[in-house]
Amino acid sequence: MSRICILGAGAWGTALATAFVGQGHAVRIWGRNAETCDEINRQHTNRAYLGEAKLPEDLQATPDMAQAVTGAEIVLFVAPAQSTGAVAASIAAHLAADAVLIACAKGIDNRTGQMQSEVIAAQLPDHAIGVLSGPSFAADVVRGLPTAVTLAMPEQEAAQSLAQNLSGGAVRLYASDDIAGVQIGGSLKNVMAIAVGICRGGGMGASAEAALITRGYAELVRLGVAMGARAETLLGLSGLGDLVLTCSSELSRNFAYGIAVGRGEDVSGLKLAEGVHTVSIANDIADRHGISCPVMQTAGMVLSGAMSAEEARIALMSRPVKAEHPERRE
Ligand SMILES: NC(=O)C1=CN([C@@H]2O[C@H](COP(=O)(O)OP(=O)(O)OC[C@H]3O[C@@H](n4cnc5c(N)ncnc54)[C@H](O)[C@@H]3O)[C@@H](O)[C@H]2O)C=CC1
Ligand SMILES: O=C(CO)COP(=O)(O)O
Repeated sequence: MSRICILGAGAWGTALATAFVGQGHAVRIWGRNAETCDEINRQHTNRAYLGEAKLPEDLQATPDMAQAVTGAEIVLFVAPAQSTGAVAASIAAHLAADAVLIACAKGIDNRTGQMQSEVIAAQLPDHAIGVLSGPSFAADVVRGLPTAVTLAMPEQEAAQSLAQNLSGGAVRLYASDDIAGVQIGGSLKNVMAIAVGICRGGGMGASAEAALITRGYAELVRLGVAMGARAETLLGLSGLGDLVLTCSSELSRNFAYGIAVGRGEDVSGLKLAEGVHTVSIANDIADRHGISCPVMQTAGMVLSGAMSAEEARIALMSRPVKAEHPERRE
């Protein structure tokens, strides 16, 4: 049994907390909204994020950061990716010296270009840091449906031991030592899901969606490897696995966001779609590495309003014809 603190009382933080309580861990959620914490404690629901799903009675939530973090052996960062740095800075005074920190948000810091583990390390440099990512809808996990994700730490043995500790019930963790690869896959697949959603919303057909997923995956691998990922990791749960999930289910907020854009609908009231906040920094990083990423670039232009979905379709279809795997011909 471990003492676990979850930072973020949204869909994913609450779902992970539910799974860990079910495994017998002592879990405390920190949420910035006192009313949400009160609802979790008294009504055992988090309706704004998880509808009527029933949460464990012994799951505790608090808006008091000191109370949530003090004494925790494992701390998971589950607020939106762009807020991870601020959350990390705010826990420093309360954190046990040997606490292990796990990044769970999927996104690249759009100010610095840092991955989530780097954002956390910049604020809390003396801690072991890992990453949890993979195909996992909060709505599935909170209902106890089978889910497999990847847990990466810089040392394989440490990853293995933590994956063992946090696996159980319907959640199965696979260990990896490719901390960069696991979070790059999780960040870039959100952008691809928006692109494929735009294609769905624009009524471009199932063949076009399959082509975009495949060519988007080729980009994800090209850029991911240039950024330090191992190609095999990108073929795993946190890469291809999560790409398949989020590019095919309307439960994905990124996919749903893309669909709305493709239909020309108002997106201002939609839920968190991390890809919207990662797309421009991901394109900047691709430019810096000299990596061609037409799907991601076109998605960025549609999201910024520089191009319509129809113009994006024409731009992608009129690119020069080329070898499918140019790197294999050399
Ligand atoms: N929902 C899901 O199925 C999954 C989500 N994730 C990732 O987990 C991260 C969080 O996602 P969700 O929990 O789904 O989002 P959400 O929108 O359901 O919840 C976000 C939570 O963070 C809080 N929050 C927002 N801004 C904040 C800030 N500046 N400081 C502190 N707290 C803040 C909100 O009040 C809310 O409680 C995202 O990066 C997402 O990609 C990963 C796997 C599955
Ligand atoms: O990352 C997720 C599933 O693995 C959740 O996807 P969305 O953020 O697009 O809802």
